[in-house]
Amino acid sequence: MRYIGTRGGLERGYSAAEAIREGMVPGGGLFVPESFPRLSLKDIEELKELRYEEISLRILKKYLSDYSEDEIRECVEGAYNDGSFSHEDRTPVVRLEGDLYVMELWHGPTAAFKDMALQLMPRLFVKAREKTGAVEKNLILVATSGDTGKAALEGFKDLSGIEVAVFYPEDGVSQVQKLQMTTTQGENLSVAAVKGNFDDCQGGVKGIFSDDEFKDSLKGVELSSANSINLGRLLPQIIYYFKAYAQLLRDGEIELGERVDFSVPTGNFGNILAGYYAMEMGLPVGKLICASNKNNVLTDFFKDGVYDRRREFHKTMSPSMDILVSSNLERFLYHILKDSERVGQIYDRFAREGIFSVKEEVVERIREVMDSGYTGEEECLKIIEEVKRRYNYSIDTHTAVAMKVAMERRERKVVVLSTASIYKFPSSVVKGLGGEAGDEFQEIETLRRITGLELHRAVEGIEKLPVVHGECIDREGMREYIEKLAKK
Ligand SMILES: N[C@@H](CCOP(=O)(O)O)C(=O)O
Repeated sequence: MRYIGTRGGLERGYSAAEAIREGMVPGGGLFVPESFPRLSLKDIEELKELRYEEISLRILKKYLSDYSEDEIRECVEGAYNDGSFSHEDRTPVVRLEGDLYVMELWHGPTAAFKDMALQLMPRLFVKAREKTGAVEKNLILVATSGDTGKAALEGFKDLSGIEVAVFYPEDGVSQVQKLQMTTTQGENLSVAAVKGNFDDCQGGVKGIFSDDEFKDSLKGVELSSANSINLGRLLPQIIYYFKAYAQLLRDGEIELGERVDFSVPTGNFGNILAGYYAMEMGLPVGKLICASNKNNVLTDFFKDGVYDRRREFHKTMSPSMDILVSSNLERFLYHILKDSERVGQIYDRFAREGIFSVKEEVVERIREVMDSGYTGEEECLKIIEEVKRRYNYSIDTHTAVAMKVAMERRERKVVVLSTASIYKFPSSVVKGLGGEAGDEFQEIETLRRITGLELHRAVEGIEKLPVVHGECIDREGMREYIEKLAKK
């Protein structure tokens, strides 16, 4: 399997290890597989008997053709079978009623779905360094709206030859998310708040990636990314779509070949794109439902084909989705258009004007695989209450966004992706459940009392940990910050 660029210019193709190590295509664009590997229905049926790690191996070996089977096995067993996931199914699917299911993706060490990729990707990255000839130091840049940051810190902690720098929006994450990051100890870890929003953090990182002069100045230090722009983040996320389907088969909830929808809380578009990859690989998916919060730039795009980021940026109670520049949409457009030149033109215009559009026929093609909708703030709270009242089940604010859209659009069996534990957003969830939103850390206790849900170990005692990363910088200060780390 070779990887090419969404904006062209990579005719020779890269191996998976090269693409994972680079993070982004040099010169601009994202790595995409040159074709999609396929699983037959018989292959899919076999998955129902397998452990998560074995399913991972079957999927990943189709993409990581430059990794041996033993290497992939070692990586997936280390990632998912070393005791850091608290559920034996890793990503269990729970039935709420009739056709409505939830896939819990937060049983990993940091209580968010990002663990599903970021427990594995660092292992793939270390092997990529070995395969491609390691430089003295790799500096992994991470822009986060709350979840990726902590998951990356945990995944890359103490790996030799690798340094991590996480940038989060100063006032754009929950208090728990912030403490999760700023209290993480590790010789190779740095975290800085940025005065701005997530798009400023991500824009800053992308700007640095496309600045060859700056990169050359970091002698002996090579930059990469742990965001979903990196292929190594995206591929592991395909696995849990197959796992969900396999579990539904195993539990007799569906017939082999029956189509299932997935409703995905969406920000940077990586999670739902992984679902699209699963679909292209032969997983019987009806529709992927792209659920946005009040920052509904994607929902608007799917309606009329105009992507316009020149709008107010809202801070919401689902902060991980507070994003107006959804990076992985570029990959999706590439797969739909099959035209790297056109993708290049689209993103040139987007960089200049903050807007682009596609023709109605393209929107129609997109609608064949994707549905969309958004959930406002009040509705988000109402859904948290409704789901608790009707099913005695507690969901966080991001899951609530996808739940509401799924309930509205239900056509067939639908699996809502639950991307974070309620304990990451205690005040908002307590508010949804009818309480007074107060001090975030007191609300953790309230939440435990009213939901009866075991406290996630990721947040246990977090308020007592010392803050070890207190720096706050301007977006313009990101380069200087990176230069200092490169010299460390
Ligand atoms: N929602 C993310 C934002 C970054 O997305 P990623 O999937 O590209 O890492 C977060 O919580 O940080």
